[in-house]
Amino acid sequence: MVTEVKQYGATFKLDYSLVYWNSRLEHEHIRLVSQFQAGETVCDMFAGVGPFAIPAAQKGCIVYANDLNPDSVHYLRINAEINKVEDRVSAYNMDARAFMCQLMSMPASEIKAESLPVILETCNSQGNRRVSSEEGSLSKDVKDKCPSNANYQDSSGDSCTTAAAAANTKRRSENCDEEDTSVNGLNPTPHSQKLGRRNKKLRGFKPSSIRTWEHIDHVIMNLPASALQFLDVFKGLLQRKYWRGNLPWIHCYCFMRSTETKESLIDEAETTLNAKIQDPIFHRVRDVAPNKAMLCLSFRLPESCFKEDARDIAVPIEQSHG
Ligand SMILES: C[S@@+](CC[C@H](N)C(=O)[O-])C[C@H]1O[C@@H](n2cnc3c(N)ncnc32)[C@H](O)[C@@H]1O
Repeated sequence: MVTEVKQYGATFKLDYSLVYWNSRLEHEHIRLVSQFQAGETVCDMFAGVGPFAIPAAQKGCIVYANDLNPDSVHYLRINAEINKVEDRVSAYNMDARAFMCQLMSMPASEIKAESLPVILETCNSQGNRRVSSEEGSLSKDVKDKCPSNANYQDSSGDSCTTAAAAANTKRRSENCDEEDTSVNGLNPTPHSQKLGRRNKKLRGFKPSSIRTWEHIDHVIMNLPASALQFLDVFKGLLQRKYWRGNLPWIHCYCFMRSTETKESLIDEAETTLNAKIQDPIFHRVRDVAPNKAMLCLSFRLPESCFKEDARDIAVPIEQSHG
């Protein structure tokens, strides 16, 4: 069942018996990637073996690609190497919600560097958010998104806390003078550190310089049966005080049955996000059955999804009438 397939110049190795692959999505993979610009940061929450991630990286995007299935992540890494984009693809093996929590959390090492007394909130690789401040407490949303009993692993197969991983990474680079390619304290692509592997074009690029909690451009969610339900992860996920530039585009795949309409899908998305979506764009991908179509819903994440820093919210000052 192991085979190699080609899509628009990229080669994908996979085992049909272990991972998801659908050749009918070839046009959709390329349609979406054609909207990305070189240098943009792309997060793929349900990446499979990389049919969005690899072409995006080939185009010059920095890609954080995740899948819950370890076999998918195994072939994703192989495919990044085959296509010589391993330095641009960071592969994760986590639940999609925990993956987004992790990418959007400032790592412990960065927090220590901050001089202001802020609410210290991080998300470790087990998906637990930790808050250490007398004024901070976890919102129910964040607790639900990052369940403490889940066991998540980064793509290197290690399961460790962000702080511990950050400390290890720091120690390693101090002792061995290695390049630090970790993101949020994890080291997602050990393969990329192997000597002599670097694509000439990519030389000098440092994944560690990307601060995903400050900016990402696109999030891909191709799990049509339930991706709309995963939109709850964005409620209060991005922190206004760290964020730079525009909010990300969300590309969420879904099915529309004969009993549903585009309006009812938007309703569901807005209810899950708890925010109004401005100017949604629908693209009909294909008909999967006589009464069932696959659509891509693209929209910019609404401003109201930002998590406000308590200290940034203006408190009305009582006027003195003395
Ligand atoms: C429809 S496939 C899409 C794969 C690829 N993006 C594509 O376009 O061909 C969905 C993928 O989501 C993964 N998946 C399912 N549930 C997940 C979860 N909770 N977190 C992360 N990945 C998940 C599956 O293993 C599968 O590879």
